[in-house]
Amino acid sequence: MTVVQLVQKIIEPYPESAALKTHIYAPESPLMCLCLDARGFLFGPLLAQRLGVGFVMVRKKGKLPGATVSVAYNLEYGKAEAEIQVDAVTPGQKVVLLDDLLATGGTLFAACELMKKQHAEIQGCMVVIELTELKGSDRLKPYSVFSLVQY
Ligand SMILES: O=P(O)(O)OC[C@H]1O[C@H](OP(=O)(O)OP(=O)(O)O)[C@H](O)[C@@H]1O
Ligand SMILES: Nc1ncnc2[nH]cnc12
Repeated sequence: MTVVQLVQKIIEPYPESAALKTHIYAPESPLMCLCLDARGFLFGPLLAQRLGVGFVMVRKKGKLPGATVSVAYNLEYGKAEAEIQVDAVTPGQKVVLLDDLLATGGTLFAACELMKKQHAEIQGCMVVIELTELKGSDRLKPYSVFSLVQY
C-alpha cells in the first residue's frame, strides 16, 4: 500500500466512524490535532482539515521559534526531545495525537507528557501502523490508541 493510499484510508472513512467518534470527535467542543515530527506531518494536516479542526506540530528540539516546552524521551534506537510552543494549546484544550507509527510508544508518550504539562485534555492517539510486539499501547495507558494496521 502506498502512502497516498494510506492517507486516503485515514481521512476517508473515519470522520463518520464509530471509532473516531468514540475516541476523539467531540463536535460540541473544539479539538486540536497534534502531530509528531516528522512522519506524523504526512497524515495530521489532512485529518485536521477533514475534521475542520486545528493542527499543532510537536517538533524535535531546536526547530520551533519563541518560548517552548520540551520533554526528553527514548526511541528504539536512541534518544530525542519533543517540543511545542508554550501557547500551542490552552489549558483544557481537547487534543488527539497523531503519528505514522507506534513502536515502543516512547514518542507518543513524550507528546502526552507535553500535553499534560500544558493541561490539555488528551482524547486519544491515532497511528497508521502499530507494531504490536513492542507493546506501545500498554505504555500509553490510560490513553486509547486507534491504529489502522497492526503487525
Ligand atoms: O513508538 P516509538 O518507539 O517512539 O517509535 C515511533 C516513532 O519513531 C519514528 O519517528 P522517528 O523518531 O524515527 O522520526 P521521523 O518521523 O523524523 O522519521 C516514527 O515516525 C514515530 O514517531
Ligand atoms: N521499528 C520501526 N520501524 C520503522 N520505523 C521506526 N521508528 C521507530 N521504530 C521503528
